[in-house]
Amino acid sequence: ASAFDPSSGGLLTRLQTSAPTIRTLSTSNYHSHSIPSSLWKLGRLNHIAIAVPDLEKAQAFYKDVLGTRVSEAVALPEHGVYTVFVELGNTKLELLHPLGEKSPIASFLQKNKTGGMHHICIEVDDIKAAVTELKERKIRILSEEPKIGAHGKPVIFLHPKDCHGVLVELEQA
Ligand SMILES: C[C@@H](C(=O)O)C(=O)SCCNC(=O)CCNC(=O)[C@H](O)C(C)(C)COP(=O)(O)OP(=O)(O)OC[C@H]1O[C@@H](n2cnc3c(N)ncnc32)[C@H](O)[C@@H]1OP(=O)(O)O
Repeated sequence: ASAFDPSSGGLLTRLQTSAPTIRTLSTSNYHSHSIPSSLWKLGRLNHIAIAVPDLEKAQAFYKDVLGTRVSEAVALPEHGVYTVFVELGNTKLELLHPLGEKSPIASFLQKNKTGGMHHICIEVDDIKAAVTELKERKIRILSEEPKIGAHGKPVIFLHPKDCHGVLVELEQA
Protein backbone atom coordinates (compact mmCIF):
# COMPACT_ATOMS: atom_id res chain seq x y z
CA ALA A 1 0.00 0.00 0.00
CA SER A 2 1.13 3.53 -0.74
CA ALA A 3 2.28 5.81 2.05
CA PHE A 4 -0.37 8.29 0.78
CA ASP A 5 -3.25 5.77 0.97
CA PRO A 6 -5.32 6.52 4.12
CA SER A 7 -6.57 2.92 4.33
CA SER A 8 -3.02 1.71 4.67
CA GLY A 9 -2.45 3.57 7.92
CA GLY A 10 0.38 5.27 6.08
CA LEU A 11 1.72 8.81 6.04
CA LEU A 12 -1.57 10.57 5.26
CA THR A 13 -3.37 8.96 8.21
CA ARG A 14 -0.54 9.87 10.51
CA LEU A 15 -0.54 13.45 9.25
CA GLN A 16 -4.31 13.74 9.68
CA THR A 17 -4.19 12.52 13.25
CA SER A 18 -1.17 14.42 14.43
CA ALA A 19 -1.84 18.07 13.77
CA PRO A 20 0.25 19.36 16.71
CA THR A 21 3.29 17.62 15.26
CA ILE A 22 2.63 19.20 11.87
CA ARG A 23 2.45 22.67 13.37
CA THR A 24 5.72 22.12 15.20
CA LEU A 25 7.33 20.79 12.05
CA SER A 26 6.13 23.57 9.76
CA THR A 27 7.18 26.24 12.26
CA SER A 28 10.69 24.91 12.35
CA ASN A 29 10.78 24.22 8.59
CA TYR A 30 9.90 27.78 7.65
CA HIS A 31 11.87 29.49 10.41
CA SER A 32 8.82 31.65 11.09
CA HIS A 33 10.10 32.31 14.62
CA SER A 34 13.07 34.15 13.10
CA ILE A 35 11.22 36.39 10.61
CA PRO A 36 11.81 39.95 11.83
CA SER A 37 8.78 42.17 12.15
CA SER A 38 8.58 44.41 9.11
CA LEU A 39 6.51 47.28 7.78
CA TRP A 40 5.74 45.33 4.60
CA LYS A 41 5.09 41.74 3.69
CA LEU A 42 5.10 39.38 0.72
CA GLY A 43 1.86 38.20 -0.85
CA ARG A 44 1.05 35.79 -3.68
CA LEU A 45 3.27 34.58 -6.47
CA ASN A 46 2.02 36.86 -9.25
CA HIS A 47 3.84 35.25 -12.16
CA ILE A 48 6.87 33.38 -13.41
CA ALA A 49 8.45 34.96 -16.47
CA ILE A 50 10.00 32.97 -19.28
CA ALA A 51 12.13 34.65 -21.94
CA VAL A 52 11.49 33.18 -25.37
CA PRO A 53 13.23 33.66 -28.74
CA ASP A 54 9.99 33.09 -30.73
CA LEU A 55 6.88 34.54 -29.11
CA GLU A 56 4.37 33.08 -31.57
CA LYS A 57 5.76 29.55 -31.22
CA ALA A 58 5.74 29.86 -27.42
CA GLN A 59 2.15 31.18 -27.49
CA ALA A 60 1.10 28.27 -29.67
CA PHE A 61 2.84 25.77 -27.38
CA TYR A 62 0.94 26.92 -24.28
CA LYS A 63 -2.38 27.33 -26.15
CA ASP A 64 -2.44 24.35 -28.51
CA VAL A 65 -0.16 21.78 -26.88
CA LEU A 66 -0.76 22.46 -23.17
CA GLY A 67 -4.30 23.80 -23.67
CA THR A 68 -4.11 26.94 -21.51
CA ARG A 69 -5.58 30.41 -22.03
CA VAL A 70 -3.06 32.75 -23.61
CA SER A 71 -3.33 36.54 -24.06
CA GLU A 72 -2.42 38.61 -27.09
CA ALA A 73 1.12 40.02 -27.21
CA VAL A 74 1.43 43.49 -25.67
CA ALA A 75 4.39 45.80 -26.33
CA LEU A 76 5.83 47.51 -23.24
CA PRO A 77 8.45 49.87 -24.69
CA GLU A 78 9.38 51.34 -21.29
CA HIS A 79 10.47 47.83 -20.22
CA GLY A 80 11.96 46.82 -23.59
CA VAL A 81 9.79 43.71 -23.88
CA TYR A 82 6.72 42.18 -25.48
CA THR A 83 4.62 40.23 -22.98
CA VAL A 84 2.10 37.43 -23.30
CA PHE A 85 0.28 36.14 -20.23
CA VAL A 86 -0.63 32.48 -19.79
CA GLU A 87 -3.43 31.86 -17.27
CA LEU A 88 -2.86 28.99 -14.85
CA GLY A 89 -5.59 29.56 -12.25
CA ASN A 90 -3.37 29.87 -9.20
CA THR A 91 -0.77 32.05 -10.94
CA LYS A 92 0.38 33.13 -14.40
CA LEU A 93 3.28 32.68 -16.74
CA GLU A 94 4.62 35.77 -18.50
CA LEU A 95 6.28 35.07 -21.84
CA LEU A 96 8.86 37.76 -22.61
CA HIS A 97 10.40 38.68 -25.92
CA PRO A 98 12.89 41.53 -26.55
CA LEU A 99 11.62 44.86 -27.84
CA GLY A 100 14.10 47.48 -29.08
CA GLU A 101 17.87 47.74 -29.17
CA LYS A 102 18.42 47.94 -25.41
CA SER A 103 16.07 45.23 -24.20
CA PRO A 104 17.09 44.00 -20.71
CA ILE A 105 16.39 40.43 -21.81
CA ALA A 106 18.63 40.49 -24.92
CA SER A 107 21.80 39.28 -23.21
CA PHE A 108 19.82 36.65 -21.28
CA LEU A 109 18.54 35.22 -24.58
CA GLN A 110 22.03 35.33 -26.05
CA LYS A 111 23.18 33.09 -23.19
CA ASN A 112 20.00 30.95 -23.25
CA LYS A 113 19.32 30.45 -26.94
CA THR A 114 16.17 28.34 -26.58
CA GLY A 115 14.80 30.60 -23.83
CA GLY A 116 14.56 30.05 -20.10
CA MET A 117 13.11 31.09 -16.79
CA HIS A 118 13.89 34.79 -16.43
CA HIS A 119 12.33 36.00 -13.17
CA ILE A 120 9.70 35.43 -10.52
CA CYS A 121 7.24 38.14 -9.50
CA ILE A 122 5.89 38.23 -5.95
CA GLU A 123 3.28 40.69 -4.72
CA VAL A 124 4.02 43.02 -1.79
CA ASP A 125 1.58 45.10 0.21
CA ASP A 126 3.79 48.22 0.42
CA ILE A 127 6.44 48.61 -2.26
CA LYS A 128 7.85 51.86 -0.85
CA ALA A 129 8.48 50.27 2.55
CA ALA A 130 10.02 47.28 0.75
CA VAL A 131 12.39 49.55 -1.20
CA THR A 132 13.48 51.36 1.97
CA GLU A 133 14.20 48.17 3.88
CA LEU A 134 15.86 46.31 1.01
CA LYS A 135 18.19 49.26 0.39
CA GLU A 136 19.14 49.25 4.08
CA ARG A 137 19.92 45.56 3.71
CA LYS A 138 22.16 46.30 0.70
CA ILE A 139 19.99 44.36 -1.78
CA ARG A 140 20.50 46.05 -5.16
CA ILE A 141 17.31 47.44 -6.72
CA LEU A 142 17.61 47.68 -10.49
CA SER A 143 15.87 51.05 -11.01
CA GLU A 144 16.00 54.38 -9.23
CA GLU A 145 12.24 54.36 -8.70
CA PRO A 146 9.49 51.76 -9.05
CA LYS A 147 8.24 51.49 -12.66
CA ILE A 148 4.72 50.72 -13.77
CA GLY A 149 4.71 47.02 -14.64
CA ALA A 150 2.66 44.78 -16.90
CA HIS A 151 -0.44 45.03 -14.69
CA GLY A 152 -0.40 48.82 -14.37
CA LYS A 153 1.03 48.63 -10.84
CA PRO A 154 4.42 49.74 -9.46
CA VAL A 155 7.19 47.15 -9.70
CA ILE A 156 10.87 46.86 -8.81
CA PHE A 157 13.49 44.26 -9.72
CA LEU A 158 16.12 42.92 -7.29
CA HIS A 159 19.55 41.91 -8.57
CA PRO A 160 19.77 38.14 -9.10
CA LYS A 161 23.22 38.05 -7.49
CA ASP A 162 21.64 39.37 -4.26
CA CYS A 163 18.75 36.85 -4.44
CA HIS A 164 20.53 33.52 -4.67
CA GLY A 165 20.70 33.52 -8.46
CA VAL A 166 17.06 34.45 -9.17
CA LEU A 167 15.92 37.80 -10.61
CA VAL A 168 13.04 38.81 -8.30
CA GLU A 169 10.32 41.30 -9.26
CA LEU A 170 8.16 42.77 -6.50
CA GLU A 171 4.76 44.15 -7.50
CA GLN A 172 2.54 46.38 -5.40
CA ALA A 173 -0.58 44.26 -4.77
C1 LIG B 1 6.91 44.15 -17.85
C2 LIG B 1 7.63 43.76 -16.60
C3 LIG B 1 6.65 43.08 -15.64
O1 LIG B 1 6.62 41.84 -15.48
O2 LIG B 1 5.88 43.81 -14.99
C4 LIG B 1 8.77 42.86 -16.99
O3 LIG B 1 8.73 41.67 -16.89
S1 LIG B 1 10.13 43.60 -17.62
C5 LIG B 1 11.31 42.28 -17.80
C6 LIG B 1 12.63 42.77 -18.25
N1 LIG B 1 13.20 43.71 -17.32
C7 LIG B 1 14.15 43.40 -16.42
O4 LIG B 1 14.62 42.27 -16.40
C8 LIG B 1 14.63 44.51 -15.54
C9 LIG B 1 15.66 44.08 -14.55
N2 LIG B 1 16.80 43.41 -15.20
C10 LIG B 1 18.04 44.00 -15.31
O5 LIG B 1 18.24 45.13 -14.85
C11 LIG B 1 19.11 43.22 -16.01
O6 LIG B 1 18.49 42.29 -16.91
C12 LIG B 1 20.05 42.44 -15.04
C13 LIG B 1 19.31 41.42 -14.20
C14 LIG B 1 20.78 43.44 -14.11
C15 LIG B 1 21.07 41.71 -15.91
O7 LIG B 1 21.70 42.68 -16.67
P1 LIG B 1 22.61 42.27 -17.93
O8 LIG B 1 21.86 41.27 -18.73
O9 LIG B 1 23.07 43.49 -18.61
O10 LIG B 1 23.85 41.71 -17.23
P2 LIG B 1 24.65 40.40 -17.45
O11 LIG B 1 24.18 39.59 -18.59
O12 LIG B 1 26.06 40.86 -17.42
O13 LIG B 1 24.30 39.64 -16.11
C16 LIG B 1 24.96 39.85 -14.88
C17 LIG B 1 24.93 38.53 -14.14
O14 LIG B 1 23.57 38.26 -13.75
C18 LIG B 1 23.14 37.04 -14.33
N3 LIG B 1 21.77 37.20 -14.78
C19 LIG B 1 21.33 38.04 -15.73
N4 LIG B 1 20.01 37.93 -15.89
C20 LIG B 1 19.61 36.98 -15.02
C21 LIG B 1 18.35 36.41 -14.73
N5 LIG B 1 17.25 36.80 -15.35
N6 LIG B 1 18.28 35.45 -13.77
C22 LIG B 1 19.40 35.06 -13.11
N7 LIG B 1 20.63 35.58 -13.37
C23 LIG B 1 20.73 36.51 -14.31
C24 LIG B 1 24.09 36.80 -15.49
O15 LIG B 1 24.16 35.42 -15.79
C25 LIG B 1 25.37 37.36 -14.97
O16 LIG B 1 25.98 36.41 -14.11
P3 LIG B 1 27.49 35.94 -14.32
O17 LIG B 1 28.30 37.21 -14.19
O18 LIG B 1 27.73 34.96 -13.20
O19 LIG B 1 27.54 35.35 -15.69
